[in-house]
Amino acid sequence: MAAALQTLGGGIGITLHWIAFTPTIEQQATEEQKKKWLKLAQDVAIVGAYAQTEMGHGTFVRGLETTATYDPSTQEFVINSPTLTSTKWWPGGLGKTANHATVMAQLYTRGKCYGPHNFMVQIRSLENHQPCPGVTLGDIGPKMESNGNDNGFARFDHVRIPRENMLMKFARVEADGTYVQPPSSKLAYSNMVYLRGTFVMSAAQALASATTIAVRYSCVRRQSEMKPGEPEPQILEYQTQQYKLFPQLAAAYAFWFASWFMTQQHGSITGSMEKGDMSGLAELHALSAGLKSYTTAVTARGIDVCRMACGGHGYSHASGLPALFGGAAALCTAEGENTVMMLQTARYLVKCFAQSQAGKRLTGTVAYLSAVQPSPVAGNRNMSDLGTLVAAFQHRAARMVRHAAMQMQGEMQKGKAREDAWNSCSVLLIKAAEAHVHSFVVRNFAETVQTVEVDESVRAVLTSLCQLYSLYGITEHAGDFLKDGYLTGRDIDAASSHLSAMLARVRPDAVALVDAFDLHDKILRSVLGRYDGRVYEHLYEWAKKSPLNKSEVHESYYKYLQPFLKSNRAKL
Ligand SMILES: CCCCCCCC/C=C\CCCCCCCCCCC/C=C/C(=O)SCCNC(=O)CCNC(=O)[C@H](O)C(C)(C)COP(=O)(O)OP(=O)(O)OC[C@H]1O[C@@H](n2cnc3c(N)ncnc32)[C@H](O)[C@@H]1OP(=O)(O)O
Ligand SMILES: Cc1cc2nc3c(=O)[nH]c(=O)nc-3n(C[C@H](O)[C@H](O)[C@H](O)COP(=O)(O)OP(=O)(O)OC[C@H]3O[C@@H](n4cnc5c(N)ncnc54)[C@H](O)[C@@H]3O)c2cc1C
Repeated sequence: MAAALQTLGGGIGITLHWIAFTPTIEQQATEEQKKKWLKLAQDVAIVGAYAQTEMGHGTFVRGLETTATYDPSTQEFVINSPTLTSTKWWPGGLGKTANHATVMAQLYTRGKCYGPHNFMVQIRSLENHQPCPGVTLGDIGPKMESNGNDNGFARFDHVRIPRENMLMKFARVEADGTYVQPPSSKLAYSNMVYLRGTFVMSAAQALASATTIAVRYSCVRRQSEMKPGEPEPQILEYQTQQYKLFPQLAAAYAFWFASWFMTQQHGSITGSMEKGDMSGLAELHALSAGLKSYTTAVTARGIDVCRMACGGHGYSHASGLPALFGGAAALCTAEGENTVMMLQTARYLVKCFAQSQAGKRLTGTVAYLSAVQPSPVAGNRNMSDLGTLVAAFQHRAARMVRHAAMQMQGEMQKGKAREDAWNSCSVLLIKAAEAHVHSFVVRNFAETVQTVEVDESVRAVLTSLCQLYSLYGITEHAGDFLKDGYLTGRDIDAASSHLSAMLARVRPDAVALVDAFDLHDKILRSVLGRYDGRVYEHLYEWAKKSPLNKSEVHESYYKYLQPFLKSNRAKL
């Protein structure tokens, strides 16, 4: 039942129950509270939404306006939407599906505000699904995609909930209204860190889906003449088609491996945090924010490249690519808008750079910032060697982080306030953070292909894919590598020719590489990407089912076209 609900379209959305509401209980509720709500959520005996974003605030969580005011006389919190812009807006499932929500609200007790905290609020009756007293609910209307999901709105008119409905694993309010501080104020944000981490796998899966569709279709589709008089070739024989698709295919594998690292990091750092060691939280936040931003942005662009590579049929919903693009586009905004997330990573990098300047040896994903020499030693580099490629990406990132941080220091030395200096360098900061994440993805890809337990013939294919991904990144951002002479023009030319060689080397394995994602036709939902390759027959069957084909002459003819034609003919 739960799985069926999860896939149902038609105005109900239970995705957020699984990926946000239930994990929030797991991560933010006490053991007592888990006994009360977790099993109900896991068994879908209640359906929940994660209600944080408001009409007026999504990014700036500290600016949320919904209030939760503690009343010690009744030991209750009063949940209220004081303004129109405080209306909860966007949460998946909030409009028509959910009967509970974790509501992020500014906590007030004894007249003082302690910032955003999560509260469990029942929003609909379990008997007749009507909104609870004081709760106004609705759907926010059609969106770019995912219109099967009821992203909704909610308003609270002094709704009273028991004190025990504040999720109190980290912070809590005692019966007399005393607020007890959490080990870190950012622990209230921990479920966002978790969800951003899962977006890396969503991006990988979305790009894997799109490249599966486009590569398979590019083997079915024959078009034009490569040589006069010869049969029309598969469009995947064109180097330009390979240049469009294979870097996206390589990125899908790169992001899939990055999501493995993200999952492992999240588990290990949250494990330490359970024992009171918060030292890894900053790195986890920076990594999840940067990877989410980078992988979803590359994925959205990559899906559109795949769509265009399929010509007209790519633009049809029969291909499945417009829906994938719409979903991936959502990932760029949801769970932390990409620019804002990349700026969070930049904030961490600037901090680490300053520590490195002060002599601290950096560790983890920023260790390379300490190791990389500022003065490059140019020379004929072996541009097909993975170690050389990884070092190039790390040098580029270190140079850009140093440049952005020094620019900011320079602005402050001219007398600018830190915040103004930050804002006037934020484009440089974003580019530096992107370079940092890019270097992490390349290094992780290289380390994974060298260590993953596979047959040596498979390792050889994965190594070619990693070289292709890295060489594509260098040629696409050549200026960054040339800027301080770390790479020379000859190196970039060598990278380009190696890239062409990699396109040809990956071609024979392209179909096997997408089949390896093992995405069933039912998941792909694409006529172009069918496993059996019978595209044209099924495209025709798909079109015949279009609602417009229910009648031979559509009613619009009689309503509009016929009178219009008649009146035009009468004027002749
Ligand atoms: C095999 C299967 C195949 C499947 C095939 C198909 C594949 C799939 C196909 C398609 C995929 C797509 C499908 C469609 C999906 C559509 C989307 C569905 C899901 C949508 C779910 C979305 C949910 C949401 O959006 S929930 C709401 C999310 N909202 C946010 O994320 C808000 C973002 N804002 C913030 O997090 C914060 O406001 C902030 C971080 C921007 C600023 O916070 P602030 O307190 O102001 O902090 P700041 O002053 O900047 O920094 C202070 C210090 O705090 C540190 N810090 C900040 N945040 C954190 C944190 N989370 N953890 C730790 N530390 C943090 C910060 O670093 C500073 O530290 P410093 O030491 O002082 O520097
Ligand atoms: C499909 C979908 C599903 C969603 N599901 C949920 C859900 O289930 N629960 C939930 O609570 N929310 C949900 N959201 C809301 C989502 O979390 C927010 O839309 C997201 O956090 C972005 O916030 P915003 O809309 O306020 O954008 P804004 O922050 O207003 O972004 C507008 C522009 O302002 C820029 N900007 C903002 N702050 C800064 C800054 N400090 N520096 C530089 N630029 C800045 C941004 O980069 C962006 O270009 C969903 C959204 C979508 C699209």
